[in-house]
Amino acid sequence: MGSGKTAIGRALSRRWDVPLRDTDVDIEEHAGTTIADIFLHQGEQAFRDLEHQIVAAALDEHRGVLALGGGAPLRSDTREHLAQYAAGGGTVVFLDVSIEFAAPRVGLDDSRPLLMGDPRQRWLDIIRERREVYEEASTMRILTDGVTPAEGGREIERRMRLARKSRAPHGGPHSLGHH
Ligand SMILES: Nc1ncnc2c1ncn2[C@@H]1O[C@H](COP(=O)(O)OP(=O)(O)OP(=O)(O)O)[C@@H](O)[C@H]1O
Ligand SMILES: O=C(O)C1=C[C@@H](O)[C@@H](O)[C@H](O)C1
Ligand SMILES: [Mg+2]
Repeated sequence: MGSGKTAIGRALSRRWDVPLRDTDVDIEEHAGTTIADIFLHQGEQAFRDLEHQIVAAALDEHRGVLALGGGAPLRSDTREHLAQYAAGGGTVVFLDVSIEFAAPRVGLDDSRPLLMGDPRQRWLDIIRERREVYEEASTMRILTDGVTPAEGGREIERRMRLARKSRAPHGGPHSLGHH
């Protein structure tokens, strides 16, 4: 939360001129209400079940940049789906951020259901619980502390080029040898 999924996703989709899809937005459109409202009236489990369906559809259909909700990789079937995508050459980015930078971005107010109570402590607990899952599910980690969304986007692109070069070091079909 506050790592810049939406902001960096937007920067990258502009840079590459491809569509951006955000599963949090898909969920709210599908449900016709806010995520906070779904948590409040139906509970987290109902939210996670809906999120799972929405994320699966987006991973199957979407061609472009996809921003996933922060809790999406908690589902093992979603992690398998991401692993298949990565095995096919897809890039899955873990946007990391420390509390000092995340706090002013998200405001740490009461509008985020999972941060209710003591937002700062909840944020720290959540990232501690999830760090391993995020690292496992991703093909690259980008620290966004002090980095603008445009810079974050450029860094992702640079790392994708490096990863491609190391997969096809002799000018194979995936190399960017024409640059
Ligand atoms: N790299 C950045 N530098 C400065 N501000 C940023 C950066 N990334 C995002 N922001 C700002 O912080 C806020 C939260 O960012 P964003 O919505 O991209 O986070 P998110 O990871 O999508 O969070 P969520 O879990 O709510 O979906 C926005 O107001 C955004 O403009
Ligand atoms: O980290 C989480 O579990 C969440 C992150 C947001 O993107 C939303 O999907 C929702 O607020 C839950
Ligand atoms: Mg977002």
